[in-house]
Amino acid sequence: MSFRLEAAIGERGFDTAFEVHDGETVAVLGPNGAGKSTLFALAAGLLRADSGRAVLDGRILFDDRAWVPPHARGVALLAQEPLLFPHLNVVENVAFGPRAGGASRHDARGAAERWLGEVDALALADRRPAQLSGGQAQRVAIARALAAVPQLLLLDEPFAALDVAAAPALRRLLRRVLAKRTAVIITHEALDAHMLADRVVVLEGGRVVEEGPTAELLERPRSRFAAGLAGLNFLQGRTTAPGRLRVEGLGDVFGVERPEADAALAGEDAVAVFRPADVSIYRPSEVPHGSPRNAWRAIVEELEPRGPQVRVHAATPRATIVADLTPAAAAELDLGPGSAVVLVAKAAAVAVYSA
Ligand SMILES: Nc1ncnc2c1ncn2[C@@H]1O[C@H](COP(=O)(O)OP(=O)(O)OP(=O)(O)O)[C@@H](O)[C@H]1O
Repeated sequence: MSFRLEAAIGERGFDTAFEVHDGETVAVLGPNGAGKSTLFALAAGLLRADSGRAVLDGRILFDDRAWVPPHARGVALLAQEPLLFPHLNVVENVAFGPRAGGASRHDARGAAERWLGEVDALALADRRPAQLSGGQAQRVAIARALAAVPQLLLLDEPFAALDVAAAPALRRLLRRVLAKRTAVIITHEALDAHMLADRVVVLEGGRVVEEGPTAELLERPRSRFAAGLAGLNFLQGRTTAPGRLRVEGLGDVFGVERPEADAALAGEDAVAVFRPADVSIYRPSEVPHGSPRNAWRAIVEELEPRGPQVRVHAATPRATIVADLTPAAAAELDLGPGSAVVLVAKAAAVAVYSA
């Protein structure tokens, strides 16, 4: 069931071409207002585009002449909140789709029980939605979406409304359920993308700014947003030589061409990407001799405890750079907001590639 959508909405600055291949799960990432919900609303038939078309499994869902209404699209949308019918019990909620599709009461109930079994929620069949935990309700909502046998499944941040304890079990369930299904998931978590998606599409300002296989994209992000999600530092500039990047406000940044065989040409837009653990912090008077090539003056903005590490956010003239230190090292440096420091990143730990 491949899905393809190209659509523009002037009022929202939305102008996007988007595709999901048969059996593939795509994660849609992007900052607030990027157009993620707009993409879903267009696919589900809750919103009309100014121009464009969408095709699911060879059927036109909309174009400049045709318009298939939401219930006839074969598209199921799972919202952040489970949105179950409060007056129906669990099995009736799940049977609703098959009933609406013309199944007999008996067959619809059978289908509902099968799908509830699929999401390990059969034991909840007789409960009302008000008697379910957040995680249980989301399981039931997934069963209800699947019971409608959608050709395309859209999941809008399915873990957003859950407490952290309930998310891992549901994530594993979705991993099983989404395998071989054509699906799109909106998420703000790198873990979701890694666990659930074959491919990632990054939206910003209503446009696709980056897309690619999940592991590759999160390891070598080309957008600030994807780098942030992957927990990596990210600088943009222009190459001046192989492995060297001129970054406004920071001067030349030295790194290693990645991949080695594909050196960015001089003058090309490129990015330098490095891990917070590969950034060291010094007092300005104590920068080691032998002049490290990447040494940037910065002012500490914030210290953030992260398990056994302290994450230091430090502002350079160009961008905030984050460094992970041990609490002992942070204390030894007497760091606090406003401290003047020098950040050092070894060239060998900085990946440079074309943007
Ligand atoms: N009902 C609406 N009417 C007009 N403009 C809207 C409406 N909803 C959203 N927009 C605009 O459309 C653009 C895309 O918003 P959208 O809600 O699709 O982003 P999003 O990526 O889903 O954001 P978030 O992560 O905050 O949910 C934004 O500029 C937003 O202000």
